[in-house]
Amino acid sequence: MAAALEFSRPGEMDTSLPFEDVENGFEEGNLFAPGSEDIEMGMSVNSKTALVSPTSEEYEMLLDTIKDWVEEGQGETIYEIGTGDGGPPGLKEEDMQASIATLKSIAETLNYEMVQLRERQAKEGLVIEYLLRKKLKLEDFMEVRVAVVGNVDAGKSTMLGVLTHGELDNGRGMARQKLFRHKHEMESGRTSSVGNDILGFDALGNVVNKSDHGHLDWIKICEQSAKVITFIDLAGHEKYLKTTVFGMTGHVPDFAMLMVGANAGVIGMTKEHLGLSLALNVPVFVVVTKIDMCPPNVLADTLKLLQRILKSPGCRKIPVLVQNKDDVVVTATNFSSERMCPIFQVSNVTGENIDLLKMFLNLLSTRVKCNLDKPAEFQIDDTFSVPGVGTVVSGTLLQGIIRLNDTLLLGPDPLGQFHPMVIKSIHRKRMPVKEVRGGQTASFSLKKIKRSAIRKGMVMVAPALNPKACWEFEGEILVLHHPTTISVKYQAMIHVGSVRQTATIIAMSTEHLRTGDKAIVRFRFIKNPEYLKTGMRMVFREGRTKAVGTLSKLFPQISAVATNTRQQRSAKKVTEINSQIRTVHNEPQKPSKKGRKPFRPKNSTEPENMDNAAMELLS
Ligand SMILES: Nc1nc2c(ncn2[C@@H]2O[C@H](COP(=O)(O)OP(=O)(O)OP(=O)(O)O)[C@@H](O)[C@H]2O)c(=O)[nH]1
Repeated sequence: MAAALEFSRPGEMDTSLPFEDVENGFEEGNLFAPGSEDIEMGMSVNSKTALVSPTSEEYEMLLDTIKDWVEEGQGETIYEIGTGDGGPPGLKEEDMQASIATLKSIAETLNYEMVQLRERQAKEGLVIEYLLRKKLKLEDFMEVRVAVVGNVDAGKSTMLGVLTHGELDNGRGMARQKLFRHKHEMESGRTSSVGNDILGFDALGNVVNKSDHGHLDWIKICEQSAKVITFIDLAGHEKYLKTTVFGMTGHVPDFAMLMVGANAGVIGMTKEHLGLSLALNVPVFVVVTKIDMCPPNVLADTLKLLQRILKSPGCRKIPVLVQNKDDVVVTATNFSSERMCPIFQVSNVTGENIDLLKMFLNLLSTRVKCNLDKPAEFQIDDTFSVPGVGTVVSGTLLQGIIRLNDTLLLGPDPLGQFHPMVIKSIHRKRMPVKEVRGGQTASFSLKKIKRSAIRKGMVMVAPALNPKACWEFEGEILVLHHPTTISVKYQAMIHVGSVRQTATIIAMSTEHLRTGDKAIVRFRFIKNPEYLKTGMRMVFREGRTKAVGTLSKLFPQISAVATNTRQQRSAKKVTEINSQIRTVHNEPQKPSKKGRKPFRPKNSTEPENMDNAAMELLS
């Protein structure tokens, strides 16, 4: 049985919580409206009676405004009828019917699907919220990425099996069997690889996944979907933390779903994963599983502890227990404010509250701005050798558009150079498409290049970006934990975007760093130069040592585009020689002399709250 404690109730939040600080603040009646659309002729699209009987000019204005909102929402928006300027919320029955008719007519004109989400009685009558979702072309769909984190046995793989295959679990691992990819996972029942699973929703919000003898046809799901949720299933065990961190940095998740077993509670890696999400600025929602087998007092304790951690000065979250469809609408539409943390209580065995979780997922929108007019920038997170096809790279398009036959620059290679590459085929979720837009994941098959020549962390970018690779960069970092002191020459693994490489500290703004210290640190990669951008969040870890931070300065190489085959041949030679040297001596590269000079910190731009949050949780 789901438990209810003294959590914030969505309906109470506008009075009892400090929402004025919250970005995109929760404000009843104005959930998605950008808010400055007052227009001439005395009519405002924010008026609660705007839809009752608009003139033809007003109708056109409304149509344009709603179209803009849908574009801003990357294909969908929520319209709340009965709130806005012009008095307390609520419309009389007659006005409500007239408004619904106007909205339906606008939706039909714009080819949107319109679904009622919730209805409530307000001071002056009814308030109804509708989801307006663009009907997309057959091969097109919105994409939201959700990283699934939590301690071992919290029920991550099981939950994904239940969500994507539509069949409940037996409590003994039946549902998760469908998801395991590697043999050793099947045997041990542990997830070690970063796995992807998809859940499709049609324009009306119905789940389209249909399991055929345990197999899901991804192409069919994508064809029938208006929105596809990609779950990035990350390992729960501490020994796979490297993979988990890579999943959180390299796969660009929009949200993190933190799974907690009701019986076991907040144990093991739970806090570590929560801290990681906070450090990387990924909004988190919590799913408490196994409520079917948990005594009510234990469940209550787990929820109490969760509430305490989430509300702590480190996290500064507003935990909200989601208990009905109204709660789902309010939490989903205000979630990207990043302060609200919805908590679901589910059972994968009885199916309790799974429908609420599905409804919530259907309402989530991507956080990645697509920046379609910027030059394309594609971050590679995996490579494959496909028989008959050749080398395939997969990853996320961070900005711009990539179309078939576009020429992009692939790199950096070990010499920091980028090589022209023509896009001959594009797949989204295994479906062949003609283009991919910013914010979407995709894979490309590449001609005449060996898989071994491509590393995770490489990029494919439009030539207009004039890409440069860096051996060295500066980061403003905070040490979350270190047993002793960190000094120059210290080495650890850097995770930034899909780059995962050991780097050496070659200079610091202070002599030594201990737990809790902040500093500007200059790093040098030991193996390859990388393509980086300032402002990226980074994680720096080695054993129990952890630091987080932001890239503040890059030291790019000068010439980056390979122009002739001789250069390419010499690049290969240098790599071979380097790798031989490393195999023999197994020694890290020495930092350059230039890099060892002490240097002064500049004005800090460290995002304090994120780091403090992570600090509290991880130290
Ligand atoms: N009774 C009950 N059992 C569940 C529920 N969810 C998961 N289980 C069981 O819990 C066990 C662990 O579930 P998994 O899905 O493997 O856990 P995990 O979090 O993916 O674990 P890792 O992959 O090792 O990180 C399995 O035996 C599941 O059948 C639930 O809601 N109720």
